[in-house]
Amino acid sequence: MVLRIDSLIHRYPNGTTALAGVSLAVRAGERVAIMGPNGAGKSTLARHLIGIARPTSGTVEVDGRDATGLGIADLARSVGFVFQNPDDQLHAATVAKEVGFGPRNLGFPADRRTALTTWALRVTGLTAEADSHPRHLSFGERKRVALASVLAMDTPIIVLDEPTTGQDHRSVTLLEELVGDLHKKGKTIVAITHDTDFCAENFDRIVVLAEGRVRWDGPVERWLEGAEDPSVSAFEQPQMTRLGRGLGWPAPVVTVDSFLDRLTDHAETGVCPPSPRPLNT
Ligand SMILES: Nc1ncnc2c1ncn2[C@@H]1O[C@H](COP(=O)(O)OP(=O)(O)OP(=O)(O)O)[C@@H](O)[C@H]1O
Repeated sequence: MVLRIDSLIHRYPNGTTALAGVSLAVRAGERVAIMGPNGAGKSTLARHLIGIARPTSGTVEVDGRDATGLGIADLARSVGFVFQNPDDQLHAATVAKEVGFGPRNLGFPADRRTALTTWALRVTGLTAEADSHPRHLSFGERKRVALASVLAMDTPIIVLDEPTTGQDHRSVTLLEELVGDLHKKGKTIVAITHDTDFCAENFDRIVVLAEGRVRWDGPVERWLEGAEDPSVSAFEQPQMTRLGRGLGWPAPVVTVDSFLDRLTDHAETGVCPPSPRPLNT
């Protein structure tokens, strides 16, 4: 297991219990989306992975090491964290310096630093902005700079906090391709997201947190089967799932590809899908 969280409780100094006993294990190479309503404890959980929050009780193991005994700099070798707000992360005078900071800080040799920085700028579509000041870029572009600066650190685990917020369609497509490429490279990707379409298309597993506890954990399709379960009904379902349900299909479809496969199956077998439900029901 690349992440192993056991009975994690986190209580803030003001007495708020943000995590009330979370246990979670993530295998290397998994793509896990963490969902949950506002205040569920998602960010607090993620902060434990990079050492900026420490357990009140329970354990957090990252990349085979007890995270509670490790400093932030040490954990940064294992986990790259892309903050929801890029302005919490960016500090350098140019995009290239920002992206090059992490690999330099980790002590990578010059040729590896250059290769990682060039790659990270390219895959985030920022090569042309290498000499720009991050402050002169749009919010969506600054978010991509923050992502590039984490990619350049080449960590085995990447945590993305609300990666699609404020991103246009082209940037979301780029992000989706990147998640696929990183997965092929064997990276573990954890995303905190409210975006069920992004989650359905790009993640294998969904963990739903509510009130500091894990309410659901498993494959996205299985989660959507329980349409009446409060852990599902609290979220807008993926577009393809809503469309399939509107057409009266009994089992949920999740992705565009699975929707098209289902249509093709109907066409080949000659079995018509059930009639669409009237729109006003
Ligand atoms: N620094 C803090 N001090 C006190 N309470 C906090 C602090 N940070 C978060 N909390 C509280 O802890 C609980 C969990 O917050 P957290 O930010 O982890 O939730 P979240 O699921 O990430 O929410 P959101 O989707 O709104 O970002 C909330 O009740 C929140 O008000």
